Amino acid sequence: MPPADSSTTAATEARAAHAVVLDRITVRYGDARRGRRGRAPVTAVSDVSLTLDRGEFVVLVGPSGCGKTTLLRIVAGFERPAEGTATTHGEAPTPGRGTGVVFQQPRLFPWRTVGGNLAFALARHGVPRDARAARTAELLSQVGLSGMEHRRTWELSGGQQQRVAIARALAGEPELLLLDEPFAALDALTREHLQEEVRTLASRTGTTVLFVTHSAEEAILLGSRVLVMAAGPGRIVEEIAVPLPREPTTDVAALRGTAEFARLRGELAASLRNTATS
Ligand SMILES: Nc1ncnc2c1ncn2[C@@H]1O[C@H](COP(=O)(O)OP(=O)(O)OP(=O)(O)O)[C@@H](O)[C@H]1O
Repeated sequence: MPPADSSTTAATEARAAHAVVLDRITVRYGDARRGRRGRAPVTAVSDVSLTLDRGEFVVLVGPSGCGKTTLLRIVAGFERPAEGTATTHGEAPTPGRGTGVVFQQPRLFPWRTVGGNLAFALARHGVPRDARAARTAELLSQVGLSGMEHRRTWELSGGQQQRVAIARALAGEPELLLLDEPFAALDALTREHLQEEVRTLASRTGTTVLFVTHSAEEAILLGSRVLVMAAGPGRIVEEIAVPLPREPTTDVAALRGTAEFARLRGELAASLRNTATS
């Protein structure tokens, strides 16, 4: 076997040290030639590079169509880039392996109970049958739904259903959690509660999170770092560090009332306005 190229080895090791590395990613939808229906391909994102350290909570924010979901799908392994490379924990992203995903809609199986939905996910992750009930109870407790195993999913409120979807994403004990506008369809109060819970959960478990939203308020509350994207084609145009406290014991609700929070939210809102008009 030829000796490994030391520069390649160093690059591989550097990628493995990070939770996510996107290196000069370009994604196109549609045929590279003009399609049969005469439509030109769409360049959804162009030349995007992004690194997430382990345990970071990074938020992607930007106008509709700027490629937020596309980047998340690349990191999840649902999509392959036309150019550039993507790795999660040093490997090509593979759906399900070490990564949990939560979408805007909970997408639960309506014919299964809450516990049945979680047991199905646990089985998929290889958890033995006799360990599933205890693990289900643990997951439900993590998302504030203790004792709800036997409820039907359609008996739950939208917020409760989304909590089950989060519990399901945690079933495989993922090192990386990807959330695509998970609270967009919820009422304001439920949304605030879930924001606070997800933030606390992430700081308690040390899970790396990539979170997509349209909301400046949500981005600043949740992210340790916020990346602002622009469209045409999708790209990252600004990065805002959020130096707010992130201990598991932090009173997240109280953070919303601080001057520092208001300042950061104002800075991000201004950046989003500039992005929309540039
Ligand atoms: N399957 C697809 N086929 C063709 N074009 C697509 C496809 N998915 C996304 N696009 C296009 O790629 C671009 C980026 O879309 P994407 O959904 O990633 O944006 P987004 O920032 O998540 O938008 P939103 O905030 O509205 O959800 C858009 O121009 C969109 O129309």
